[in-house]
Amino acid sequence: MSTALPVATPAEVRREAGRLFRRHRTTLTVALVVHVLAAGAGLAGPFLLGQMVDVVTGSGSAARVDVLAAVLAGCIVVQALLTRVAIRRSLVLGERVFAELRETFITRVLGLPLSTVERAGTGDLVARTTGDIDALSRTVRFAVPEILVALVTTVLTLTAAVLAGPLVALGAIVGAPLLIAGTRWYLKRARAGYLWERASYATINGTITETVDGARTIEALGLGDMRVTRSDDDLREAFAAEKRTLFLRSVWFPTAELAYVLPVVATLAWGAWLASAGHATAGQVTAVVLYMVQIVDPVDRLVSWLDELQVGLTSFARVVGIANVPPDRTPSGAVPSGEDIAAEDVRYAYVEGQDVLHGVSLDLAHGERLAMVGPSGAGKSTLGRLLAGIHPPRMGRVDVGGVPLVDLDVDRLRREVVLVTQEHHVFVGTLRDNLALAAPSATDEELLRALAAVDASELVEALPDGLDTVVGSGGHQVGPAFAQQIALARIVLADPHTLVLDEATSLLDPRAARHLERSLSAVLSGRTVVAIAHRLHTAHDADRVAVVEGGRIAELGSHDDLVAEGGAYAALWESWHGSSAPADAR
Ligand SMILES: Nc1ncnc2c1ncn2[C@@H]1O[C@H](COP(=O)(O)OP(=O)(O)OP(=O)(O)O)[C@@H](O)[C@H]1O
Repeated sequence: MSTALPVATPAEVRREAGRLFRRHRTTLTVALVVHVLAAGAGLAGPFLLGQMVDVVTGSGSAARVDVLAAVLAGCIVVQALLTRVAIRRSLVLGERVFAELRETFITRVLGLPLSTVERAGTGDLVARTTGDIDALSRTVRFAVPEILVALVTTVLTLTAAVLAGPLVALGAIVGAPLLIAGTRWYLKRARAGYLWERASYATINGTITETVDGARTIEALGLGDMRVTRSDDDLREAFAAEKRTLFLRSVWFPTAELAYVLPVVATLAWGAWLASAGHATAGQVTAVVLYMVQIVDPVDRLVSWLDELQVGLTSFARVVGIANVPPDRTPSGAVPSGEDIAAEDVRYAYVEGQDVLHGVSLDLAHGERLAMVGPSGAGKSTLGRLLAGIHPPRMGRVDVGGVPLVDLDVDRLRREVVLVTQEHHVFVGTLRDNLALAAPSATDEELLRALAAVDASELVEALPDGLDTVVGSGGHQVGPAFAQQIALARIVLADPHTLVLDEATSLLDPRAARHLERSLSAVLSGRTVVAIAHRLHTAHDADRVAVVEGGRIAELGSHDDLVAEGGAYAALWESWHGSSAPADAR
C-alpha cells in the first residue's frame, strides 16, 4: 500500500519562502537596487527620443539633438553594464539559495522515518528528489530573478510613462482589467493543476522503478502485459493532467498578450487625438507610446515566468512537505543502564486499524541466542524490526537497559542493536568508505582487522587497490558473498551488543552460505542474537526458540523443552527432521 508523502499548504510555502528571503535580505536588496538602476538607465531612451522629436518639431538646434543623442548613447552603455552586474548578482543569489534548499531537503529526506518511506513507495520520493528539485532549480535560479527584474522594470516604465505624459499615459489603463481578470482566473486554478501533474509524474516514476526492480518476477510470472497496462494508465493520467495545465495556459497566455498589446494601440490613438487637440506635444506622445512598446517585453517575461513560478511553487510545496512528516522517534538523551532487551505488550500496524503484532512480550538476556520460527506472514520480520528499533511500536515498548529504543538517537541505537538482512548494499566509493560508514574514525588496521574477523582477508588482498579499490555500481564488481562480508565487517566495526538476523544468508548458494555462516559466527560471538530462522538447525542450536503465529508468541522455550511439549514447534521439528539429513541438525 502506498501513502503519498505530505504536500505543504500555501501558507507553509509562503512562510518557508519568507524565511529564505529574510535570510538573504541584504544580497537580494543589493541585486534589486542594481536592477532598478539598470532599468532606470534604460528608461531614459524614450524620454530622450521624445525630447528630440520636440526639438525637431519645434525650433531647437541641431547641436541640442547631438547632445541628446550622446546622452542616449551613454545611457545605453550604462544600462548594459549595470544589467550585467545585476544579472550576475541575481544568478549568484539564485545558486546560493538553491544549494541551501537542496541541502536542507537532502537532510530532511535522510531523516525520514523508514516506515514512512516504505509506506509512500519509492516513486514519490524519487520524483521529489529529481523532477521537483529540477523544477525548483529553474524557478530559484531563473524565474525568481527574472520576475523581480521584470516587475521592477514594469513599475518603473509605467512611472516613466506617467511622468513623460500623464494624460497620454491614461490610455495604458485599458489593458489592466483584462490582465488582472485573466491572471486571477489562472492563478486560482494553476496550483491544483500543477499538483495533479507532479503527482502523476511521481506515479509513473513509481511504476517504472517497481517494474525494473521486479523485472525477474514479472518475467517469471508473465506479468509483462499487466505492467504495460498499468504504465498506460499512469501515462493517461499524466496526459489528462498535462492537458488541464495546457488548457489553463492556452486561455491565460493569449488574454495576457492581448492585455499588453492593447495599451500600445490605445495610447497611440488617444495620444494622437490629444496632440491634435493641443493637450499634449508630439514628443510626449512619442515617449509614452515608446514606453508602452518597451513595457511589452517585461510584462511578457512576467507572464511567462509567472507560469514557471506556479510549477516551481508546486514543486516547492512538495519539497517543503517532506518537513511535515512527523518524526517516529524523539531522542531523550537517556542512557541505557544495561544490555538486556525487553519487549512489553508490543503492538504494531503497517496499515491503521490492522495490527500484525497483537501484544508481544519478550525478554532477552545479554548473550542469549533466540531463534524465531513460524509460518510465513506470522510477524517474525516485523517483530525483528521492532526489536532492532527500526519501527517504533504502535503500543507497548521495546527497551534496552530500561530505555525505549525509540528514545535513543540513531547513532546510539546502532551501537546497541543492528538488524542484519539479506539486502547488502555496496555503496559507490572505495572499500574503505564502505566500511567507514560504520566507524568513521577507524584506522586502516582496524578496518583490515574487521575484514579478517569475517574471513574476508584473502578477498581484500585480491583486490587491485586493497582498501582503495572503488567498489559498487560502475566500480570493481563485488560478488554477493563478499558484499555480505563487507556488511558483516561493518557490524564488527559498529560493535553493537545485540543483532537481529533476518534471512541473513538465505539468498546465497549453499556453499557460499556455509562459508558465510563461519564469518557470521565470528561476528555473533559474545553478542545477543535474535535469528529469524528458516532452517531449523538454527533453532536447534539456539538457547531458546520463539514460535510466532498470527502476530503472537505461541510457544517460547528451549528446543528440547518445546519438542518435549509436543506443540507446534515439535510438529515443525518432526516434519523438518524427518525430511532432512539429521547431520544437518548439528
Ligand atoms: N511493509 C508492509 N506493509 C504492509 N504490510 C506488511 C508490510 N510488511 C509486512 N506486512 C504484513 O505484516 C504481516 C507480518 O509480516 P512479516 O513479514 O512480519 O511476517 P514473517 O513472519 O516475517 O513472514 P515471512 O516469513 O514470510 O517473512 C503480514 O501479514 C504481512 O503481509
